[in-house]
Amino acid sequence: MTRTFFVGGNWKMNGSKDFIADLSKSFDGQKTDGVGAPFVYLPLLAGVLRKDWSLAAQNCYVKDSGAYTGEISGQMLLDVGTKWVILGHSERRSLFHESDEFVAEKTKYALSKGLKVILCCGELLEEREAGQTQAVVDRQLLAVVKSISPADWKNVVVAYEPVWAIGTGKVATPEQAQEVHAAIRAFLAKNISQAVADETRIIYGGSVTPDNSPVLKGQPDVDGFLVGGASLKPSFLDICNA
Ligand SMILES: O=C[C@H](O)COP(=O)(O)O
Repeated sequence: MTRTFFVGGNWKMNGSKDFIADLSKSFDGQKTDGVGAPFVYLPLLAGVLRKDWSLAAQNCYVKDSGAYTGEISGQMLLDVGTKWVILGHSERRSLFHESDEFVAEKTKYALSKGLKVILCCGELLEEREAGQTQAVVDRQLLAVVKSISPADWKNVVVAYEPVWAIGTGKVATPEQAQEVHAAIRAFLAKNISQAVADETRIIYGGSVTPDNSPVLKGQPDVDGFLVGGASLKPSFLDICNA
């Protein structure tokens, strides 16, 4: 069983046309896996990035079209050349009150359209301190397990992102990341199948940098990274190539 290492960038609500022009020059000819950009820049990026780069959106709604003011459908993402969507990011869960069930509904919808999903999960600092890390992650994942079929998991990458490590500079230790990733894999084996557990990539997100990525990458259950702030810098390529 081989899991191909996966490195995605999540720009969050950052970027501009000038930024994209500069970045595309520094990334020219280089290979990364994917970039998660704001909706409005996806068509522009589709035009300037290497064709073997995957574009990701950072959210989508659960309908193809209709009276849903302000929403973007999975169908629209496909229409502008986007193959991936990040769902369940902690910022969506906390700032926009997305429930586990809504994230699961979005995941089911996106997969049904043919999008691949980076499914985020992770605990708050107080949940970790209360010894609830695994219970929280299991609860977030269980909603999705109930909503999609075992076969769907081949198009899902699980991103474990401890909320206390996101944008804080306080990266999880390799041991902390490995412990949760191994537990997520055991959860997938128990609740879906050993094959899904073996084949699903579980990537880590939270203050990943070129400096800390090599040691995190050395953990057996860390199959890649979802990179926020550091994906906005040319040195993102150092993480991709680590
Ligand atoms: O999706 C990415 C994560 O939220 C990590 O963000 P960060 O690398 O800025 O901590």
